Amino acid sequence: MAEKFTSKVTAVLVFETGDTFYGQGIGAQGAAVGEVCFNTAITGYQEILTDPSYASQIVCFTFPHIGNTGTTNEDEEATTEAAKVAARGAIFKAAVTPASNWRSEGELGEWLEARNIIGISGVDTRAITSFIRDKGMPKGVIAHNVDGKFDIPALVSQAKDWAGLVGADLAQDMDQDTPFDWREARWVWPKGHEDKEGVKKVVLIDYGVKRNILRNLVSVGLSVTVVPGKTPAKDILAMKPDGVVLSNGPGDPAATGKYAVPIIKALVEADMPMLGICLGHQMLAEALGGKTIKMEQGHHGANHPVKDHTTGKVEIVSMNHGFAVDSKSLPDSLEETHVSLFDGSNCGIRLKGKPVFSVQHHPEASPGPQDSFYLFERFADALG
Ligand SMILES: NC(=O)CC[C@H](N)C(=O)O
Repeated sequence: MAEKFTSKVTAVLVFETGDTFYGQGIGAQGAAVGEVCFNTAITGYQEILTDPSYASQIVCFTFPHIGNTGTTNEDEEATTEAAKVAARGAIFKAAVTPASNWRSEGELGEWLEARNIIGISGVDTRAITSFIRDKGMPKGVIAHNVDGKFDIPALVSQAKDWAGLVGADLAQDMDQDTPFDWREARWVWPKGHEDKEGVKKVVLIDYGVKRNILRNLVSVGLSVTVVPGKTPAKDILAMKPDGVVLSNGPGDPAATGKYAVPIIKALVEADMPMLGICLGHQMLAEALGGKTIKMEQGHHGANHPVKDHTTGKVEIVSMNHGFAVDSKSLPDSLEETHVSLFDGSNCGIRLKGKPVFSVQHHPEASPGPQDSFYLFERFADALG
């Protein structure tokens, strides 16, 4: 046990700029390269680290105490957002203390190790967050070695040489390879939707979907079939769905959009009602004539205020994105429905006169507040 609290250096975080942070390793050993971002959520570390949208990213938790309530396996399905592991690394301020919670079934360190995620603790996460705020999200390498020996110049080169997220189509590695049906609802049924039967049928195009999106769709009475990201539009239309959902996912929307946008365009032209979430939102915007841009700091957290212009209401939402739709690029056929009250960036669009809309944030939360659940209801209602 004493080993856990030793201050011996067993891990490093190295930025492409050469900035180096020494700390104590936790989880898997080895070295992983990725884009370093910060997340301000104070709970939900299992959901965050398994969110496929974090592929090729290293998550710095701004909340200082992470992992102290351990991990749950009993509801692994509920706390794991996808079958494939997403984040490459995790950065913590305080050392992860032994798990203490009545629901805990394991230590975070073991959980990280089982998923091949490298962790570091004992680093100044405020300094890392300030760095990202001032200079943008850097490419970095996180390395963990119990012998404590690191070749820093080699790690800096590894960070510099990595191509980065711009231009990266990561969705093709994170979607499921074959279609499947999803019938599981949320564990606690949302009010007014208790035990709804799946009457309307939707097809979800998978770019690395979070399971809680599927559960929420089922919870508003939809039966869901998930298809791989490259499924041709004619195959989707042949399934005769009542609507199509475009999932979240990792990487650059412009890169994945090369094959996804023509499919989305064909579905819009076929008058399919559509809901896009995060990467799905970004690519719907591209399909309808908008453009996406890389953000400096990105939005990653569970406390972001967003205004829905269609109702005038403000919702507190879960966010995880490093790219955004450029509101200036939106053609007249689109209405900007949602904006971030942090920086005014675009958070939602609607195709005028059609049941086709999307949001940048995460109405499924997981983790985060459930203010935006109404978007699933809005979509179900739009299907008639
Ligand atoms: N959560 C998501 O779908 C993220 C979308 C995209 N990869 C981004 O970072 O902006």
